[in-house]
Amino acid sequence: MLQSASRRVCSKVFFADISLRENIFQNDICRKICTSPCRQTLMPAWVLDKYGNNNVLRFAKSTLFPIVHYPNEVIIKVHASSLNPIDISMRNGYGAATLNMRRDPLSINPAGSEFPLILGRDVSGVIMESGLDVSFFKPGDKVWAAIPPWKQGTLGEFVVASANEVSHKPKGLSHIQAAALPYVALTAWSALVNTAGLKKDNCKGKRILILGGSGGVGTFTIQLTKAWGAHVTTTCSQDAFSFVKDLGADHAVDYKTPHVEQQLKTLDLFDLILDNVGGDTEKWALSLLRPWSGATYVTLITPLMLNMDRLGVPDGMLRSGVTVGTKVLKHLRNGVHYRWGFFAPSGPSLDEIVALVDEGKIRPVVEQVFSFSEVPEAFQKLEGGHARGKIVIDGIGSGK
Ligand SMILES: NC(=O)C1=CN([C@@H]2O[C@H](COP(=O)(O)OP(=O)(O)OC[C@H]3O[C@@H](n4cnc5c(N)ncnc54)[C@H](OP(=O)(O)O)[C@@H]3O)[C@@H](O)[C@H]2O)C=CC1
Repeated sequence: MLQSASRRVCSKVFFADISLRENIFQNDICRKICTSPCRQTLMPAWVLDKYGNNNVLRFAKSTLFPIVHYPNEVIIKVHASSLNPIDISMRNGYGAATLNMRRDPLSINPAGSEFPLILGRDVSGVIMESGLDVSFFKPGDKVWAAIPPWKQGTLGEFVVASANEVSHKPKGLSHIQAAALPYVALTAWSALVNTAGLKKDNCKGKRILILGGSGGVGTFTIQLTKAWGAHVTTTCSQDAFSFVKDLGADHAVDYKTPHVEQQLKTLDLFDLILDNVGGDTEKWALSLLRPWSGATYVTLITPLMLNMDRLGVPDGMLRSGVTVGTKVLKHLRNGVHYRWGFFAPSGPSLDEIVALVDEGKIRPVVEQVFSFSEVPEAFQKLEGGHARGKIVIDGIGSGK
């Protein structure tokens, strides 16, 4: 096994087998090698050494090159990445307890800390090296992926992913365009397909309400559900009406106007609601579902991670289980299904999304592109809210 046979301890960190490194060098374009005897390889990345506001983002010219620890992993050279609200939350310490529990011990430094931590979930790039069990990808393949938050992220020149998290990127998209999709697309896919049971064959004519249609998840969900033949209504600010309609929404309702619930009710009841907004929407939005017809409400705003951060993992899970269980039963009595939705990494789901992109049914929505040196400005922009699609980071590793 690669993981046990090829690892050796070198001063403070684990390094992959030197022979594997030689292979990596043969395939690599240009690597800087440090002068220490272990021939540690370095790469530029934006890292956190502690949690906090934007000031904790640090550009490090020389962070450790990621290592393939398992035979099913690949190293991707990152060409573009994009930001998601989870990057802001993680920068602030969200999920620290939970995510650290899931982190591979090999990726945590010997002091037992997750730092230096690299954020960024989306990647569009090129396979540079693959583990011994990987047959589907070879060096040079253009790929895209969303890396789960318990792994090191994509705001660095290279990232390691499991092969089953990766997919060949749509040929018609540039790296910048492709980086705008994986995390939001897989979140929507997981919520709609895995959680709500929606699919191409059962979606036609369904009435779907997307609460929060103008951001990353919303813009993807509008396009996916329209591609599958649904009738789509969304809530957003009035200045985003033409934007969401251009993506396919049949109706847009301004959530800032009074009596939003009444306005939505006049449009008829819904078969599925995806809640990207949270807050007090749950108090009124479930009454918009058609009862006793299998209608489902999926919310992406859940207290699971916050509970685990606050109460510890076992108690946080217990509290969350009780909360969701109580709500499921309460709403079932009214004839509707209530669910929590979560991002789930999946190369096979991305393959299905590639087909939709290739058919021209889904396009990435890029709001603004920042260079690699402007990552703090990109965080600031995302934190300012009012997203109209995605914020993409280009030129990763080039230092520009
Ligand atoms: N559970 C999970 O695993 C995941 C959860 N999420 C969560 O889903 C949410 C959406 O993510 P994402 O699309 O990437 O976020 P974005 O920041 O891209 O978009 C948020 C959008 O919501 C709009 N908005 C804000 N308030 C409201 C409101 N009350 N009603 C309708 N629209 C509103 C904003 O526009 P404006 O302010 O102009 O109205 C903005 O366009 C986030 O809270 C995120 O944390 C995302 C991914 C995974």
